[in-house]
Amino acid sequence: MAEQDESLTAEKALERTPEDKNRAVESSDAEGSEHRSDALVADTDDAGSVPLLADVELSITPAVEEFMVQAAAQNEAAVEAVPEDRGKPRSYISFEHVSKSFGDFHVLKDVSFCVNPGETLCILGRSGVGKSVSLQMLLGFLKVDSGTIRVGGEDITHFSERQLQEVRKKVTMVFQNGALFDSITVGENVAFPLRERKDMEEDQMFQVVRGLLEMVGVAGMENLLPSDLSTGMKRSVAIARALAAQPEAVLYDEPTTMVDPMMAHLLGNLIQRLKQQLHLTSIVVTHDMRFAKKLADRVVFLHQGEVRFFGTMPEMERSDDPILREFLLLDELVLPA
Ligand SMILES: Nc1ncnc2c1ncn2[C@@H]1O[C@H](COP(=O)(O)OP(=O)(O)OP(=O)(O)O)[C@@H](O)[C@H]1O
Repeated sequence: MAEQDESLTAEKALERTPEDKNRAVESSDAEGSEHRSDALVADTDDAGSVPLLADVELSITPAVEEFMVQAAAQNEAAVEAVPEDRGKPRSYISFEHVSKSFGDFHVLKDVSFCVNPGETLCILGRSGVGKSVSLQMLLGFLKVDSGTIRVGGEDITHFSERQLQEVRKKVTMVFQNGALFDSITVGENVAFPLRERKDMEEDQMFQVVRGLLEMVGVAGMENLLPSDLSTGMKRSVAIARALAAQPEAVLYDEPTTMVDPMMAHLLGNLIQRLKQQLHLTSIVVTHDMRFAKKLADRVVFLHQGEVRFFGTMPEMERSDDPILREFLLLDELVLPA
């Protein structure tokens, strides 16, 4: 893994410092179970290092910690299992010469990029360039016309629906609208992947659900229905549900759009914490350049169906490609610093 040397182990990352514990105690004394997520509104630069469990009530921390450490261990094992390619570790996800058309409209033309284990890739580009189509092909909801898509070293391009269902357990998507089940409570939505495992006691499941909701900043909402929540809260719950599935990779489709700036900031900080502390492999489709700068190890910029740029954000910012310069300039005009 590229970042392994400097990475914290999952256990270390999830550890609570004495200050965190005090804060949780003060918070729970003062506000009962509805403790405000001060960690999530921390200064942006520091937000990624605030321990993920800092907001989880002390009494349920062990259950959540055990669950997250188990998830991280499975993730590391899955990464180890990815076969090497000529002596080099293989990417966790790769698109190799992928093309896709709808009728005469060529959405993607010979597109190649990859995501290493534990890396966050941001897919950038103007509206309609095929960012969401790429995610849908990765999950097998759309078929490629030509080319190869690999997940965990396996060529999934021609997988059957049954095989794709297994891929979707490893790679989960956080949809813009959350894609929650409307008729069941928030808690049951998050419990859904836990029930499917069939190896958890009801009590343990309840604690993990509560802890995950506290972790993503929507504490105490387990008995509400999704329709009671704002768009941003639904997205937070969708992230909690994605984590409940103990995925190897998470795909985020426009996580900060259609929410107010404060919620976008909270979601951004949360995703940054997951990236830095759990080292989940992630792909983030976004228009939000500040968000991409904060999160991306590498970016792929799509333009007129082709990969115009694939590299790090600083490399993109240094590029003298006029198309990239125009995109960056427009972003500065739309989003003044
Ligand atoms: N199932 C489909 N059938 C026909 N055309 C489709 C289908 N899905 C997507 N498209 C078209 O493919 C193009 C790329 O769509 P996509 O949703 O990937 O864009 P995007 O880059 O994610 O844009 P945005 O940022 O606006 O969401 C669009 O022109 C869209 O209309």
